[in-house]
Amino acid sequence: MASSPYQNAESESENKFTFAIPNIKLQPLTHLKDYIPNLQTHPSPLDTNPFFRPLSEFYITPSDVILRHILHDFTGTFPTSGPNLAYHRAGPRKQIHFEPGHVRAAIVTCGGLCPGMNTVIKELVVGLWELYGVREIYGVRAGYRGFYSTEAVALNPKMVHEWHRKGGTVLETARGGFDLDKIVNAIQDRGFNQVYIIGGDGTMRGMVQIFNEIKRRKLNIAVAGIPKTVDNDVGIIDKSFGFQTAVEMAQQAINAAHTEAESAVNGIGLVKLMGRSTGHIALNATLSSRDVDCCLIPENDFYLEGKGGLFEFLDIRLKDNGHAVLVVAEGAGQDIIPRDDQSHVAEKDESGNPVFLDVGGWLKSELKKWWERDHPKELFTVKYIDPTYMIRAVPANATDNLYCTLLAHSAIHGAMAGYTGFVCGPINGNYAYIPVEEVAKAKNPVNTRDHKWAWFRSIANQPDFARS
Ligand SMILES: Nc1ncnc2c1ncn2[C@@H]1O[C@H](COP(=O)(O)OP(=O)(O)OP(=O)(O)O)[C@@H](O)[C@H]1O
Ligand SMILES: O=P(O)(O)OC[C@H]1O[C@](O)(CO)[C@@H](O)[C@@H]1O
Ligand SMILES: [Mg+2]
Repeated sequence: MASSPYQNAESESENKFTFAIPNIKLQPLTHLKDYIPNLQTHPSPLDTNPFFRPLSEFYITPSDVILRHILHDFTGTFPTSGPNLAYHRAGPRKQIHFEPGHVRAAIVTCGGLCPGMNTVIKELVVGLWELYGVREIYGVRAGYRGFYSTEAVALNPKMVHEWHRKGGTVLETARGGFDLDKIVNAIQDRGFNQVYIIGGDGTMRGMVQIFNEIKRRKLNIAVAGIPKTVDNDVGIIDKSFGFQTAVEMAQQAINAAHTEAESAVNGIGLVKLMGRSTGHIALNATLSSRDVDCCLIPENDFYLEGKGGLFEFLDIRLKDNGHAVLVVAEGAGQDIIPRDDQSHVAEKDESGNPVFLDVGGWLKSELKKWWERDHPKELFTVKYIDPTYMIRAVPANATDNLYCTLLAHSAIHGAMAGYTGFVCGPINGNYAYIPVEEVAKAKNPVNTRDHKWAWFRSIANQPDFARS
């Protein structure tokens, strides 16, 4: 008989596995029974659902895990730092914790918009209703503050039927308004026992506090996070929903910039794309378009004047091609844009995120000044396109819509089973439950040392802006 890679495979708790495979560390997954003793379990209603008729392998067991790193070097030199992390696999469990008739679920959306938010909400409602027979599902309006400042709206499959076709979030979203006591008191007072939180890195930091406070009060409430960020700046997961849709939308702006630039004498098409601290949208849109000559991202500092600078590069491009297309992520160049007296101290939004100076507007004016100074007799045009909200305020494309459904189902299965304090998301293509503390800390910068960035630079011949 083949020996199992796991010991204690019949153990009650998902966290007690001792891995016989060396150098793998299983990340914890909190269950409500970890802090509330003697909780009941119930057979999953999927057992008797005529559409599912699950076979035994249908259900996920505590020994099903997903490895964080799939790249290995047989000599043992890669991955280099520490053990390989394993996460519990998302999906339906044979025994669940919540009786569907006793569930009161709340769904909230926080932070900026992202294509697919409405699909996640819709699929949470439909999934809870159809898969598990839950009938009390509520939408919390306008982000975290909505828990304590407005009445939640009762939702059902009929109401949300068309929501996946709409951009934005029908529940409304907001920044700021995080008041831990008020939020947890409201969750308790309104009798919610499952809370689904859809949001980005800031939202996940708030969720950590909510989860810890619920645990401290020993409440029978499951908290599940669904990562949302158009910037793709949440770490660990493969990528965030809506990101691909945004990259696709950005192509329209780049195409327009290219046409404008090509149709002018010494034309520059300049496109500013979202990306607070990461340049994923800018880089992916650039790579897919193939019409971009230069891509500026927050992870790679740049400068304008002198040898190896942006102006020198564009000078050569305009001489060679007669036009150039420049894509810039909104978080790029913030250190080199001069601040006037009023904006000396960086402005913050309601959540405490820095509000950026307009790198696109600044670049446009600097480009014009440079050309007038160095080539005063020659024609020159900069066409600046800022499609900021157009790339995120759209419905999700087909791939993202499917992704949103799988995320929603993963969250439902986890919460119904009694797990809490987790965020669900794909790791190497498989859906996992990741501790929210880990997600709240994880960043996802563009790796400027990898193949993708080098590939782009080799096509565009863009300088690395490293001053020699
Ligand atoms: N450290 C924190 N602790 C508690 N709450 C926080 C924290 N950081 C942010 N929040 C709250 O989380 C919510 C969303 O945060 P934020 O506006 O930063 O958006 P986000 O979730 O990062 O999404 P995105 O970046 O995609 O717009 C806000 O209500 C904010 O007050
Ligand atoms: O103007 P808002 O809605 O506050 O959001 C703008 C920010 O939100 C994001 O779309 C997501 O964080 C960023 O790319 C952008 O800087
Ligand atoms: Mg954020």
